[in-house]
Parts: sequence; structure tokens; C-alpha cells
Amino acid sequence: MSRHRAIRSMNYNEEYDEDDDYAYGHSVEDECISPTDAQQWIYDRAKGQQSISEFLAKNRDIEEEDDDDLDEANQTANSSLHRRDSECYQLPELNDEDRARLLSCMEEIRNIVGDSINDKQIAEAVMKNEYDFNKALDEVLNQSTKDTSIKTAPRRVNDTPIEKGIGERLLEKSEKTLKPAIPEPTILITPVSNKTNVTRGFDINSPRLQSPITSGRNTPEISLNDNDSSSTGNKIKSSITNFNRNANELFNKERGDNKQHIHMVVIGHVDAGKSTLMGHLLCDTGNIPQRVMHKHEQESKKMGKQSFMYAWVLDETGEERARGITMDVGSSRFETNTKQVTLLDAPGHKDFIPNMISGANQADVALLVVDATRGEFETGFEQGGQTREHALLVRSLGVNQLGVVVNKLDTVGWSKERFDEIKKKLQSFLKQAGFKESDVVYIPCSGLTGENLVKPPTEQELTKWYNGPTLLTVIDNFKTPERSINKPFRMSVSDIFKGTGSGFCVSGRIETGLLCVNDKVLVCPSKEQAQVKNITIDDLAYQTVFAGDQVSVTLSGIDATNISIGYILCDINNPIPLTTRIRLRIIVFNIKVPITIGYPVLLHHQSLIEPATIVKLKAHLHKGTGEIIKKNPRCLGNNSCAQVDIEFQRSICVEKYADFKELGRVMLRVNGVTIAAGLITDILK
Ligand SMILES: Nc1nc2c(ncn2[C@@H]2O[C@H](COP(=O)(O)OP(=O)(O)OP(=O)(O)O)[C@@H](O)[C@H]2O)c(=O)[nH]1
Repeated sequence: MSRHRAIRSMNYNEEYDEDDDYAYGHSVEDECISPTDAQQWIYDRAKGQQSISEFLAKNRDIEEEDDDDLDEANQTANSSLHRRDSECYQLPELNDEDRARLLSCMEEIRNIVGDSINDKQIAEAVMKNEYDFNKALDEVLNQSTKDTSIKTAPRRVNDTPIEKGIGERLLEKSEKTLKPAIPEPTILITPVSNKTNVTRGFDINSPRLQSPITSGRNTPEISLNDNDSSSTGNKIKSSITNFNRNANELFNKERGDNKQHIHMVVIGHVDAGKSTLMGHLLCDTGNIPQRVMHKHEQESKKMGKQSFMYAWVLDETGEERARGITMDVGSSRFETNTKQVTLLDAPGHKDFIPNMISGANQADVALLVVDATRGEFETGFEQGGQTREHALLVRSLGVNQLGVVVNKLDTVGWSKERFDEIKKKLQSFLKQAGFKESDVVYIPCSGLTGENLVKPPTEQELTKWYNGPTLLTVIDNFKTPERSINKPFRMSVSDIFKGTGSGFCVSGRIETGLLCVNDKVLVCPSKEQAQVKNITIDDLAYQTVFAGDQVSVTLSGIDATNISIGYILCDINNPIPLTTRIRLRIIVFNIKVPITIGYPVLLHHQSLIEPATIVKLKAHLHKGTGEIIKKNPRCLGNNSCAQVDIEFQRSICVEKYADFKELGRVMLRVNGVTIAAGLITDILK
């Protein structure tokens, strides 16, 4: 059984704690400068500003230095001169690919030579040497030594003799010592360790090369444009993407013979019997060795909690066992005739809903467990109970197949009337929640006695009226959802931990595309590059993994401090858009206070939990047809459907639902209550 470690450490009483501001690491606010000001003046290489000269050209109103300062700047007069030369320099007319290659190479050289050489010289050297970084660098440096007018040494490379092959030597040195020419607040430098594998110039973007990692500093000219609403909106992509990997072919080769794999989350009100049900199912399918069950039996007996012995299969921690509740998502695997099933046992208590959301995020299908005991079903189903909220949450997160387990039927003498009563109530609610009747199956069960779990029921009172499928058959009959393996790679990070060996591990679900060992990936929103050293699923090593897989990935070439839970790993040639403002189509749940402009919420997107503000109520929509009922409504009430804009303090990574449904859904929560679920219809800025 495995656990989702990081979630456990979260303190949900502090959902609005200021610390949330640091979920994405370093904040520009640290620098006593507002983010807007910072954005305006800070040169950000990865933002589509293609060169320092272009950046400066676009920002002419940057104040010139005072005369006084000029004295001080005498030593760097030449570099200023060259900078001004660079400002005036117009890049040659090139096609997109060559332009990107040129700019990338120029940036790399600029990082080494500083401002001592102007853009024109660098560009000419790059063009002359056909974008060969080493040759161009050698030429630039050799030229600079001959040019007696240039007296200043390269800004960040001192004392290095200029001779043939010096480019490589400088590079070697730069790997250890260089700092970026211009501060980039969110991009940190990771030294490149292996010279022979250093990624250079344009090549760093080429997946064909086994070039290892560069830090975000070296992130090439990928248009990670915050304003670009299109996930495919980068210039380089179309021209240089050469991922000639045929995803379907690879999938058939690697997985063709395997059983289909689904992730199933088990949800329901606290104490509905979810862990007991699943523990018993795992036991009856032969997944729990007898000696382990014997141990659980003995130990639970000792603690006077024998009725929890099956729940202990999934509730592994001392606290969970002592309190008799699930707190974190427990996970396990089992097989049916046609499927491999990863089971995610979600906590039922309302305090742990963020954990439950995290489990549901990974799920393809769900089992909703309800307690048939008189009074208990009603408690879970009424306002404030988790039966409704969980069902709404999983539907909003894209789960559309549901098995409803009417559990603890032993407590009502296997009553058909009780089963029908519960089924009727749930049927109308689930229909409203967006589940098709044909996608929902109701199963009478007892997790404690094991009735109708794996084998057909033997209890006479039940067999009198029920001859439908067992729980295991229902699971076996779930349809495997279509996986987006042909889309660009995206993986959301749900956990970060120290693995064995070098590097560190991140775990999460591959949402789209595929990932191979040795691939380079872009980590967003920090825009760092990293290399995939190792991939495992349930501790087994894999060379290639696909959309739908829950994986652990060992990364190298990136500092663990530059990645957080909620970050997205993506294809470096097809990066995920970053944004601070998105438009959503939301369904409002039961809320006490109507939603108005300025309403602060917590956005849940994959594993990310980010403070946000509703900044615009664009339209009130008809729930069924989606037609606009009212433009710019003043507030939104219970169960309304609307189009709203929300804004964040800093960039987050999302996709439009229309492009990547896996990454286009969000939940909005306030004070521990889910107030709305939404689809991302536009990425605004
Ligand atoms: N009579 C009866 N009791 C059951 C059945 N299933 C579970 N229980 C009891 O219900 C209590 C709660 O069971 P759990 O499996 O921990 O419930 P849960 O839904 O996993 O609880 P949380 O994860 O904390 O929400 C335990 O005392 C179980 O023994 C059942 O089918 N019949």
C-alpha cells in the first residue's frame, strides 16, 4: 500500500495562511517591489522577450544613468557602448527556426562574454558558423582579443587566456561560476555538471539530443508567454519539434498485452465503511497475505477495535487507527478479469476534503459508498454531509462512471425497501449532479461480512431479491477512459521526495502524452529544465510511461527548491501556458453568501491550491443550455451557472478545457467548503 506523503503534512486550518503565497517558491514581493513593477522592468528571458537588445529596445523609457554614475561606470564604458550598439542592431531576416536558433545561441554566448561584445558581432559569428555554439564562441572571443579597442575583459570570465578552443574552456568555467547577466527573480541557476554533455545554444531545446539539463537560466526561447492562451503557442515548437515518437505504436509495444489499467477512487461520508469494504475486497481477491490479516486481527482486537481490522489494510498510520478514520488517501492495486485497478481510498471526514480532491484528481472512475443504516444514510446525504459534496466533486473533476455501494445492508436485515429508498433518493440527485443514469450502478453490500463483494451473495434475505453483479464484477465492467497519449506531455506534481541515489523524485499522474527515461522536461511555472533519470510505477522501473499512469520520476539537473507540489512537468517544446487570469464557466454549489466581485477563493487545480479572487462576473448562464441569461450580474446565488474571471497573484499553469480536458477543470473553495466547480474556457493574461 502506498501513501501520498506530502498531503499529509498540510495544515488545512491554515488554508488562508499567508504562507500560501509561497506555494510557488520565491515571490517578487520579497524584493520590496510590487509584482507589476517587477514584471515591467525585469528582463525575463523565458517570457518571449527574445534578447536583451530587443528587451531594451521595447523599454526605451528606462531611465538613463546619471552623469555621476557614469564616472563610476567608466570601467564598463566599453560594455555600455556595446550594449548601445546592440540596442541599435536589427536581427537579420530569418525564418522562425533560424531566428530562434540564432537568438538562443546569442543568448548563450552573451551569458559568457557579458556585454563586452555587441550583438552584431555575436550574430555574425553565429551565422557564419552555422549556429555552432562552440565555433561561434571561439570566433567571438578570438576576435575580441584581436580588437584592441575592447579593453574590458569579459564581464564574468576573468583571467582566462584567449586561445583556440577557449570557448570550451570558458564554458567549463561558466558551468561552475557564471551568474546570469540580468537578474531573473524566479529563475535560479543550477550548475551544469558534465561538460561533455552541456547543452548549448539552440540544441538545448532539441529532444533529439541527449543533452542534459540546463537551469531555467538557459531555458531557450520558448514562448512561455503568459498572454498566450494557446498551449501550442510557441514559435519554436512548430519548427523544431521532432518528437517522432509514435505514441500509439509505443503504447501497443509496451502495454499491448497488458490488462487495461484504471484508477478508482472510493468516496463517501465519514464512517460509510469505505476502508472496511476495500480492505475486505483486497483480502478476498488474495491481495493481502493471510499472516498480515491475522496480524491486523490480533492488533485491532488488542485495541478493542476489531471491527476495523479490514479498514487497517488501508488505514496504515497509528493516528488513523487510533481515531478510526481515514485521513490521507490510501492506495493499493488489485486485478479483475480484464483490468488492473489502482484503488484510492479517500477520507470521508470533511476536514480532509483537500486530500479527497487530490485522490479524486487521479481517478478515472469512482465508488460512492453510502451507509444503509437507518439515520446514517440521511446524515450523510443531507446538507453538510459528504455524500453530496463528494459526488459533486468527482463529477466536477471529470469522473463520469460511478458504482454506488449501498453498504452495511446487514444492519437493516438486507431490506430491499431500504435499498430501493436509498437508490431512489440518490438517483435523482446524481442525475442533477450530471451523471447519466446508464453510467451509474447500485450494488447492495456489506463490507464487514463480505457479502456480494467478490462472490455472489449467499445471505438468503439478499438472494431473495438480488441477482445482479458483485462489486468486483461492477469494477471489472467499468469502461477504461480514452487516454490522451498523443497530446504533448503534461504531468502534475502531487508529491516531492528524496529518492534513492542522486536527484530527487516527484510523483503524480501523467495527464497527457508520454514520458521516457532521459527525456528533458520543463518544470512550470518556474521554467526550469530537468532530465528524467528514472521512472517507476509502484516501485517497478519503466522506460516509457503514458497518460493515465501514476508515476514517480527521478529528476536531475534541477534544484529541488525550484519545484513544488502543484507544479506541472511538460514537454519543453510544447510548454503549458502560464497565466494570472482565467475565465471559467462555473456551477455554484450551496453557498451561504452570494458570490460578488472581489470574492476571495482557493482554487484547486490538480494538486495546486492557490489563492485567487473573483474579479468579474461576466454572465449568468442557463444551466441546461448555457445561454446567457444576464450579462454582468451583480451576484451569483445557489446552484447558478455563470461565466466569471478569476485572478491570481502570480502565474499558474493551466490549460483550456477545450484543449486539454485533463487540465482544464478547477474547484473553488472557501473556508473549507467547496462553493463551485468550473471549466477553464479562456486564458486571459
Ligand atoms: N455492520 C457493519 N459495519 C460496518 C460495515 N462496514 C464498516 N462497518 C463499520 O463502520 C465503521 C467505519 O468503517 P470504516 O471502514 O473505517 O469507514 P470509512 O468510511 O472508511 O471511514 P472514513 O474513511 O474515516 O470516512 C467501522 O466500525 C466498521 O467496522 C458493514 O458492512 N456492516
